[in-house]
Amino acid sequence: MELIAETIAAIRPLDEAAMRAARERHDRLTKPRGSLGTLEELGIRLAGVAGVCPPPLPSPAAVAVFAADHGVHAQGVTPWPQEVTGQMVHNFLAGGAVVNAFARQVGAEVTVVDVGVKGELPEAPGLLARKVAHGTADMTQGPAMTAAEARRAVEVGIEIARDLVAAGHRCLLTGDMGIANTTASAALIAAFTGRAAEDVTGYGTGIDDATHARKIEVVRAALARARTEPSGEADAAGRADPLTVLAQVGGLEHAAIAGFVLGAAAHRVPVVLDGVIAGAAALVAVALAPGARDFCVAGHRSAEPGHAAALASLRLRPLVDLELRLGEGTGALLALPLVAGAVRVLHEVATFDSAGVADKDAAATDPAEGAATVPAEGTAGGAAADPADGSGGDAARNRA
Ligand SMILES: Cc1cc2ncn([C@H]3O[C@H](COP(=O)(O)O)[C@@H](O)[C@H]3O)c2cc1C
Ligand SMILES: O=C(O)c1cccnc1
Repeated sequence: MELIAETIAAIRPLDEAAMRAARERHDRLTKPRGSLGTLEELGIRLAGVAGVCPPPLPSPAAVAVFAADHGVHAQGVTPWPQEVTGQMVHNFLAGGAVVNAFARQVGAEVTVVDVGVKGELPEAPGLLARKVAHGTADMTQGPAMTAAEARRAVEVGIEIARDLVAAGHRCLLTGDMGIANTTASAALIAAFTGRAAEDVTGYGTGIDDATHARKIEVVRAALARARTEPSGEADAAGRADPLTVLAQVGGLEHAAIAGFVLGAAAHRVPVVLDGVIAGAAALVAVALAPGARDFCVAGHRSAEPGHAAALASLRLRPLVDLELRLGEGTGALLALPLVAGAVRVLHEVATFDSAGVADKDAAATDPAEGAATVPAEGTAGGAAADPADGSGGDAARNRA
């Protein structure tokens, strides 16, 4: 079987027994039940990811920064020259970018992957040269990628995830670098969520209102053009093949990140998503393999409006919301200590029994719902059925 199909086939549901054990353990720890809010659901879901309770700490962690260029840059969607993509790759390798500073702060390793930077990058220690093409073509004029390029870039992401897990990493984080990639992200998000271009197209790294209006028109034009193309093998519901949509309006780094998410899920390692680029890529991954969603942790919500739309569609609640609009993996890295905290609680916090702390009345009542007695298990549901690790305020989580 070829790699993409094999990877999708290897993605299995969350382990219900491990999640049940984590839920029960949470209820015995020396804290009021539910007091860690959505971090409890996250810890439970990570037990389901690993298939064991407590799940492993997300350490060592690695952020993979996938870099690529975009033909749509020619449409004037950003004031930054395209060369900045390759220049930032060198900055990453020299340790001088924000992603490097944040990675040092949280003890994560930075891996830099050239999946589609335009032009030749000089060889440099640490650079993984996996160039599939010299950037994409302008998506307003024709497909951004050929089907073969899109598939190959997805495979690159799968291979990087596999290699990082084989090297011992227990948590993967997504990163990106590609001038103009918020335009391709908006197009992907519109295509996968059905939202209008103006609702999902933002200011990227920072543009004036006239450029923003043009960017919306560019996204609209690309989507209209893509609709006139054959949509690949549609599924039973008539939805276009995700890889075809990806090739039409996506980027090589989106493709690689989609593969990275699939690879992490297949290896049962959590993947912390960064911003709007990762959100767009995760939509591709989840359209290919719905079960991949449960292995994703939304690190943060960026300032890009399309990111909120992507997260809503993925039913993922972001851990951090700091109005970041940078990418590179920065938001995912800032969230890593929260992921670690969610897991560490399950390892280290004493139980009422072991610490000799008196539990309150065993007949728990739910203040939110009056006097209903809520059984300890089976209330929070599987994470798959749960709207994210707590995006909804379901009463089960608030049980007393
Ligand atoms: C110096 C610099 C460093 C960056 N690091 C990440 N991005 C981010 O900005 C780009 C997307 O924004 P847009 O679609 O508006 O071009 C991507 O490269 C993304 O990683 C950067 C952008 C710049 C200019
Ligand atoms: O959401 C992001 O990650 C983002 C936003 C603007 C520019 N680059 C990335």
